[in-house]
Amino acid sequence: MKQALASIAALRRKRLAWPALGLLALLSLGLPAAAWLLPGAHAGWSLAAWLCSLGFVLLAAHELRQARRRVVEIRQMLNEALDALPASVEIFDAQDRLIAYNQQLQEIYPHMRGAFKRGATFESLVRTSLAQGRVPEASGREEAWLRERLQARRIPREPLLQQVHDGRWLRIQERHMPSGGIVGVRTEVTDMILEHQRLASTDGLTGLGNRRLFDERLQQAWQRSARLGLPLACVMVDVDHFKQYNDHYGHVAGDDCLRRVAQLLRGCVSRPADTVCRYGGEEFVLLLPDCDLQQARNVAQRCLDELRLAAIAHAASPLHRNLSFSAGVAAHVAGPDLAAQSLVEQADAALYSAKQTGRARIAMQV
Ligand SMILES: Nc1nc2c(ncn2[C@@H]2O[C@H](COP(=O)(O)OP(=O)(O)OP(=O)(O)O)[C@@H](O)[C@H]2O)c(=O)[nH]1
Repeated sequence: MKQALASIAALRRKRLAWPALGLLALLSLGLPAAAWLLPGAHAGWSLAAWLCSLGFVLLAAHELRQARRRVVEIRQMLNEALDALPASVEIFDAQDRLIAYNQQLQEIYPHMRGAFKRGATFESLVRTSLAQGRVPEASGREEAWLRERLQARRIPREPLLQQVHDGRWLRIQERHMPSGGIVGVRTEVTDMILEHQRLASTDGLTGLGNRRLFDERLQQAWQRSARLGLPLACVMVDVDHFKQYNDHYGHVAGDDCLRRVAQLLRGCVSRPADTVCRYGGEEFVLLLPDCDLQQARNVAQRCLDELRLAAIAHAASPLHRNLSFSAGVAAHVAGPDLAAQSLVEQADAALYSAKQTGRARIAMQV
């Protein structure tokens, strides 16, 4: 029976099961009937053969129905298993036609809901996304981008990263199956990417933003200043005689000192849009949106006052017995004839002037 079932299944695959069964039925019914009609045939034997053949045909039809039901059950189980996975999955056959996918895929791409259909080609799905302008990196060169994407899909390679409409990040892995099909798995990696971005823009020693973050924020704040016509201020802060501090207390104590200064500076700004970064070495920078020169001066003064109150010992300082720093302040409303970097340069020039005129003080832009 097993063999019969296997043969039926094989025939089904080739879409030959029903024609074969029809032929069998014809022979089973026709031959006994012919025997019945032949002169001299024993009517009892012919009837028995006819009934046996009929029984076989009914049994085979039953087995076929069972096999079909089993196929439906297995497909349903496969779909349930795909939906239970913590990733979105799509399976394409050797002709790159979609043969299975899960709920998660539809949730990630809600705009594609109508396009995900069994039999849809990968190319048609990508074209739907392109037509809706959902692939920013393809903008302006959609056809060329599509060709590259389809070509790359044929070669096993590193996973892709993609950011979707709601800001989530996905890692897309496409695995080739021995049958020639492709399984695409999308895993959410938003936390990992955000952590990576945070680390890339954080100063390892102090936990403040680093120079890279400052440069990014400066550009954003400068554009905002130009758009709204509001001033943007920059305060450069540099610890005085820090070389002597290191020489006297050692580098590890120097690191601790920089961490304390960082914490103190962070405590001196209150608005969420304010940014405090380590600019490099013992130099820090405050970026203060919607803040004019006088307000920025007040913030710088607060920083100096707080440091004085903190009374961090600096026995080797030629100035005082406690740590001090100097600050340079600049503020501007962004305009077409002024680059963002010039704000920093002016604050830096003011800082230089504060150093030149005795340290432990604030100097304003000239
Ligand atoms: N401990 C420690 N020291 C650092 C770090 N980055 C820079 N420095 C030290 O900071 C010191 C800066 O020295 P200078 O540029 O001469 O400045 P200064 O001694 O503060 O003198 P003025 O700025 O002119 O008041 C150097 O000795 C650097 O080694 C750091 O991450 N940790």
